[in-house]
Amino acid sequence: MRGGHSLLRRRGGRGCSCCWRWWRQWGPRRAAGRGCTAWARTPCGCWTAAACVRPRATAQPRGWCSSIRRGAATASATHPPGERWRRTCEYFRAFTKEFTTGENFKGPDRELRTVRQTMIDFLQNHTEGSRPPACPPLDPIQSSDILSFMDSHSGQYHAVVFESNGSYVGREVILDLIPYDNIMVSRALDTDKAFLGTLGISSVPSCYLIYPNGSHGLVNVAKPLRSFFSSYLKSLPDVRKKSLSLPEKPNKEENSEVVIWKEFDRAKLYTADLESGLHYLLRVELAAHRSLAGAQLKTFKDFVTVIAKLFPGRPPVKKLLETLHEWLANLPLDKIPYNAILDLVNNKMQISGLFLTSHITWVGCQGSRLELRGYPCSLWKLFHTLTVQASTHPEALVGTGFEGDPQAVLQTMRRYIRTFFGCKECGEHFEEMAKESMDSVKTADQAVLWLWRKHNMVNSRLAGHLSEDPKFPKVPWPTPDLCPVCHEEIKGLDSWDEEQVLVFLKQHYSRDNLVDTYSVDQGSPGEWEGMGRRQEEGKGLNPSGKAWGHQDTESLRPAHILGPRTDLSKSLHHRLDLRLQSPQGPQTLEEAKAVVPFLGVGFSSLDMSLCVVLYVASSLFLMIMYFFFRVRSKRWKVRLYHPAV
Ligand SMILES: Cc1cc2nc3c(=O)[nH]c(=O)nc-3n(C[C@H](O)[C@H](O)[C@H](O)COP(=O)(O)OP(=O)(O)OC[C@H]3O[C@@H](n4cnc5c(N)ncnc54)[C@H](O)[C@@H]3O)c2cc1C
Repeated sequence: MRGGHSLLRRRGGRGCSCCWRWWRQWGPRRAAGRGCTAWARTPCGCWTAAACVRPRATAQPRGWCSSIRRGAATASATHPPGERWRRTCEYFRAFTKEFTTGENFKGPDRELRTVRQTMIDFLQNHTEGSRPPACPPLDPIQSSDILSFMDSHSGQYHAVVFESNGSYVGREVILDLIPYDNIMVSRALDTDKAFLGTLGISSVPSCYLIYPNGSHGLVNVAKPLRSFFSSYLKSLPDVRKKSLSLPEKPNKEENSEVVIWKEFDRAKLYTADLESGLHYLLRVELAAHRSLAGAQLKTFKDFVTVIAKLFPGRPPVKKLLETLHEWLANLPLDKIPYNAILDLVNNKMQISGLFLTSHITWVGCQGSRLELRGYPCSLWKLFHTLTVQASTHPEALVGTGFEGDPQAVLQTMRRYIRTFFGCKECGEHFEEMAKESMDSVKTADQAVLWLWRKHNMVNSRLAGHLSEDPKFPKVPWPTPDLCPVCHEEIKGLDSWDEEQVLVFLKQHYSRDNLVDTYSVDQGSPGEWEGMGRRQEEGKGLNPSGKAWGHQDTESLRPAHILGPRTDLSKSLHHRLDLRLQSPQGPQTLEEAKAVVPFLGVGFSSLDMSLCVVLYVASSLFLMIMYFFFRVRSKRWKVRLYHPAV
């Protein structure tokens, strides 16, 4: 085995999908920037390429690895400076019993596309006896096979990519779809022109789809490219990424929670997601801090400033954020108890027009299981929205100290994530990315694109991770169906048209694309009555709308976001919990819930203390007045009876 690979070690033994794994490494566009990664023989023994980074201490060899030069920082971080590196591909035959050092790749050039195609050839030319079972057939099928698929009603999708003899699109799409259930992909050559005519195919490559119910038709995509075909097929209803086995849920009660699916449009941004995210951020995530002081307070104040000025949501939420901003800006204190912030956020004077829902309703961020997606998804959406608003409405930041600063949102986000985000590990990853290149952002548009690029890098790192929702696979975003013009192919490799991506992002994360469907009716009496009742019962805030069983950290942890406490030791949600479990966490959370119902109106503890102070002060005043007049009246009496005195 040549050169260990962390991915192999991490994933080895978790089912045989290694063909797909190397395909993921080399297939999609992100391989272009990473190139020189050591690969060794996979556990199932597929043909495996080891694109090794090997030191060549002496003369500079032919065919320098361009991706290494581009990613110099990464290379020099892992290898001593001054050493020379070269990309070499070694191939290991599946199930080989002989000791082998691999076969050297000797293609016409060292372009990524050539390497990829050579790998496909090696895979396809595998001798039948030792064919890796996880690898699908890559040879073209015949017209008769296609006709029998049409008659078979197999209950799953069957896609056939028609292409010319030298094309690799079909095989690439087949490999792209390996990790997906409920779909089979084959390829056919364009030799039988009469058959193609019957199917209505006038040009190749084209994709023909046979539906589970037996109906069939030509797939319509904006461009006949691999990424478009793959993306279309992955987005078909019931086509899901094969799920990784998750530990069993320990609690029967929790198991009985059902996800009620809300239909939504992926091309839209939902107010409900942004508001639910804000609610979680202000009432749960922040509650892990008993008080805010110093750098923490500054971070929070800056965050509130940015969001108060740029949040494009509904007026009552904007007004609440504005009030919070003004209150924080005018507070002459170096330390603020979290309760005071919560009091303001929980403001229930509907007449004042401030309101932030206390219910969690995920729409575009809903997961196919309760523990998936939710808050982190909404946080991404919130920050993308803010970068876009800063770029399209720069005047909003005038007078805040952030005007003219292209990194205003990014730096604020960076500090928020580092200081408050429940997932510490995520914060560290984000900080690494920020350190690397955030300083290079010179305009508000670049900030929009910077965040988009980094988010895609996170997506790429987390693809196939336990926290990935099979219904929402982590893929380069926006997908071709959302933005066809954002995608192009250069030298056979997928690439982005960044100008178009910027246009798309500005439209997608704009106020005009924000829809209120599923959002909580603002300030409806029911909302407050329900909240008041729950508090009267002493059961605190429950974003899921259910009564809390007991008042501990667990109970304030919204089940919708963090899910049941399973042994998801590596999952994001577990990491999100860690900060809430900090020693002061439960105490603080208890305090956070201290909103006292009084006369049926939700008075906060701050209101109550002010009332007491006023009451005592007015009683004292009345007593002083009483004694004053008593003394004066005594004097008058004395004067009356002894006028000579
Ligand atoms: C700053 C930050 C860092 C994180 N780091 C980690 C980490 O290190 N490890 C970890 O396990 N989890 C991390 N997470 C969580 C992880 O990124 C996801 O948020 C989580 O797994 C939920 O994924 P999702 O499927 O909802 O999609 P998300 O990645 O949360 O995306 C939410 C939505 O944003 C849109 N979107 C997707 N990509 C882009 C893009 N490139 N540009 C603009 N919009 C896009 C899509 O509509 C998508 O549905 C991080 C979250 C944040 C906010």
